[in-house]
Amino acid sequence: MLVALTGGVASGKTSVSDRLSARGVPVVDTDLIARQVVAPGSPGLNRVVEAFGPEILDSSGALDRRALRERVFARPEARERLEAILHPLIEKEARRQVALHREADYVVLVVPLLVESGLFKDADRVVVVDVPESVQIERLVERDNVDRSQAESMLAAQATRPNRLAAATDVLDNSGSIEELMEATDELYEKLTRLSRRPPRAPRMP
Ligand SMILES: CC(C)(COP(=O)(O)OP(=O)(O)OC[C@H]1O[C@@H](n2cnc3c(N)ncnc32)[C@H](O)[C@@H]1O)[C@@H](O)C(=O)NCCC(=O)NCCS
Ligand SMILES: Nc1ncnc2c1ncn2[C@@H]1O[C@H](COP(=O)(O)OP(=O)(O)OP(=O)(O)O)[C@@H](O)[C@H]1O
Repeated sequence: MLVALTGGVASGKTSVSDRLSARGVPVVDTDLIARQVVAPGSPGLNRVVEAFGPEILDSSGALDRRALRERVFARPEARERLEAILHPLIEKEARRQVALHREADYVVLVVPLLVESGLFKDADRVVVVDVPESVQIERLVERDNVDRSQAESMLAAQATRPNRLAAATDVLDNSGSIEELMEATDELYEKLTRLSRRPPRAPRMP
């Protein structure tokens, strides 16, 4: 079973996926893959440099993520250009990593842009971590030390809360404490384990 986990920026996806991972669930994270596909010397990084110029590299030749982030969230056409390069690479690598866990009852695939990108429409379940936008902005500003207007432009580049909720089969409310989120995640774990358990093999006929 393929379980997609999504939510807006700073909604709490990593907090949920870390908990599931600690309980032994295989987790594949497309934010991590988005970094792997632009590692120094990779074909992905070469294509990004062709599109955006060498100014988006730092002095060591690695991607300057902050510089690219400022560009893509300021200009929708730049974001679309970056996505057109990276999304096919991310999808291919994510599917490869998911396939490595074929023995598991289920795999959790963290996809921040599930609703926006139309990727992984074949997921069996869609778990949405849900918070009001004001809480997302507060947590984003605090965690990443970005200014409010940058936080707002990131949210503006993403699906609206109702659109994301419309895609959900399961919703984790993260407007309360982290302890409450962990409890809700444990309940989700039990539910997914139950839903995914394979029926026992039929006994062999004599
Ligand atoms: C713009 C980049 C360089 C910024 O890097 P940075 O290290 O600052 O952020 P990071 O990659 O950790 O992403 C943080 C969050 O930003 C949001 N975000 C990232 N890319 C996008 C996008 N294209 N549109 C809307 N939101 C986005 C997501 O909520 C994500 O979880 C990077 O996010 C990127 O390469 N984005 C394009 C690839 C992509 O779409 N990634 C999302 C995985 S499907
Ligand atoms: N219930 C909560 N109460 C207070 N802080 C929280 C809560 N849940 C998460 N946080 C904090 O909010 C921030 C965002 O959480 P997290 O990193 O899990 O979100 P994310 O959805 O993975 O973010 P991103 O979209 O950037 O990958 C983190 O600093 C986290 O510690």
